[in-house]
Parts: sequence; structure tokens; C-alpha cells
Amino acid sequence: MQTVETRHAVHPDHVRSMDTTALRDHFLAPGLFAAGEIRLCYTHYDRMVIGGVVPDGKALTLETVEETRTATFLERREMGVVNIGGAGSVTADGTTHEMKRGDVLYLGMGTGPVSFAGQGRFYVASAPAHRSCPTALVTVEGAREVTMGAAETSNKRTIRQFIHPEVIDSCQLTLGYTALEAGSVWNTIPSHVHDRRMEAYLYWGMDDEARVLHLMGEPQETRHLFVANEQAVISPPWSIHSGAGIGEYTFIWCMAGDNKDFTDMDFVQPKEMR
Ligand SMILES: O=C[C@H](O)[C@@H](O)CC(=O)C(=O)O
Ligand SMILES: [Zn+2]
Repeated sequence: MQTVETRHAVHPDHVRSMDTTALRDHFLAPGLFAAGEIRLCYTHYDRMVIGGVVPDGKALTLETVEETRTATFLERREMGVVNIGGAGSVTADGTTHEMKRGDVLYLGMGTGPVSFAGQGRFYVASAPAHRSCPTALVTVEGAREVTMGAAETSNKRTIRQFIHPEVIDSCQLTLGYTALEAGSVWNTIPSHVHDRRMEAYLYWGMDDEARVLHLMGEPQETRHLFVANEQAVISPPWSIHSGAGIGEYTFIWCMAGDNKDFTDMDFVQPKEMR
């Protein structure tokens, strides 16, 4: 079964008047992972599509979606696939890529139907592309590692970059994931915005009871979402995106927009936030 939900882009002035339910309806994607299903969320933020594919031992194929009106989903798109589950495989254009937990597959524009199999739980993130870059499997070991933060500020973390200019080529997509060190709870502090790029987060590796308090909104007009395991947050270009975990968590970040410069951020110091 395959379902696609559309999310429209929202003006920051509108967000000021939203209650919790409205905020969650617009910015949280809570139900992307279901056994035997492909569930996609087509956003109008840079036309980024995020989703979950859970083959549950059988095979699931992502071929077309009505929303793109293209012959195949990736005819004019690129896509990153992250396996957040057990061992699985992804087959595209006659090649099968075995993926263990944490591995990332990049599929370039023009790739045909994409089949998912095994015990994997696959998070997908796709953006429009203008040229075909080579398909590439980047294993956990092959990622670029950056450490940030400090124990004193409760934000010591390792950022693993997979779809990143210094690792593999892509059109506009960048993707990786960030894990907190034991005792550290805060991600992406100091907060930042990058109006040139939208971003989406998928929180994973969490206990069922754990929650992340995700901060969003304009830096002087912040809002929050309580987020559970395997739920995604859509972060508009004008919004901060930071969070603190009540329990262990990792999050996949992906971005699309005008540049692929991971370090291009407009920082907002804690004292400047409201
Ligand atoms: O623009 C970059 C993204 O917000 C995240 O990659 C930041 C992040 O993972 C972190 O600081 O912990
Ligand atoms: Zn960011």
C-alpha cells in the first residue's frame, strides 16, 4: 500500500496564531512508518518529499506518485534512503544494495522504480534535481564525522554526513544524522536559521516512552512540538530547529535549497531567543 499526503508551505505570520493541534498538523509527520506500506509526505517546501518504507519481509516498490505526474518518481528527482531498521536491501536499475542499520543510499535523477526488501525500515527524502548524479551507497563507516558541542552545555554530539559535497555528489539534497553523547540532550545549540534551505528532521533510535521537545518558529517567536520515535518534523526555511531529548535519540536531517553548504547557518544565541 502507498499513500501520499500533501503539506503546503505556511507563512510565519500564520504560525503565530496556531494552537498545538494546528502546529502538529502543519509541521509534524507522525505516521510515516507502517508495516507493509510506503507512506510519503509531499511538502511544498522546496518540493521535498519525506517518507517511510517498511517492507516487513516482503518487497515494496516505489514507482510513481500522482503528485509528480512523471513516468517514474525519480524521473526528475534525487533521493536519499536511510535504513533505520534491521538488515534490508534496495534495488534500483538492476542493482541490489544491501543496507545495514544506519547506511545511506543516494539515488540519482533518472533512476527507475525503487524496490525495498528485508527487515529494513527505510526513511526516504527526495528533492527535485536538474542532472543525474551517480547512485552511491555510503555505509556508516564511510560517512564524514564532525563532533560539536560540549558536555558543559549538554550538547556534545557527533554529526555524520552522508549526502554531503565532501562525500558524494548531489544536486540540492544534503543528508546525514546526528547522535547525542550520553548525558547530552540538546541538538543544534546554538540554534540557527538558513532561509536559503528548508530542512526536515526524523527523530529515531528512541524508546517508546521517550520524547524530544523540538523547538521551531522564528527565533524571537518560538513554538515547540513534543515528538516521539520515528516522527518527522518539517522545518520551514525561516524556522529554528533545535531540540532536547527526554531519553536517548538520534535524528536524520536533510536539506534542500539554494546551496549545499552545511556550515552556512545564521546562528541565534540562546540570549537572543524568545
Ligand atoms: O543545518 C544543519 C542542520 O540543522 C543539522 O545538521 C544540525 C545538527 O545536526 C546539529 O547541530 O546537531
Ligand atoms: Zn539547519
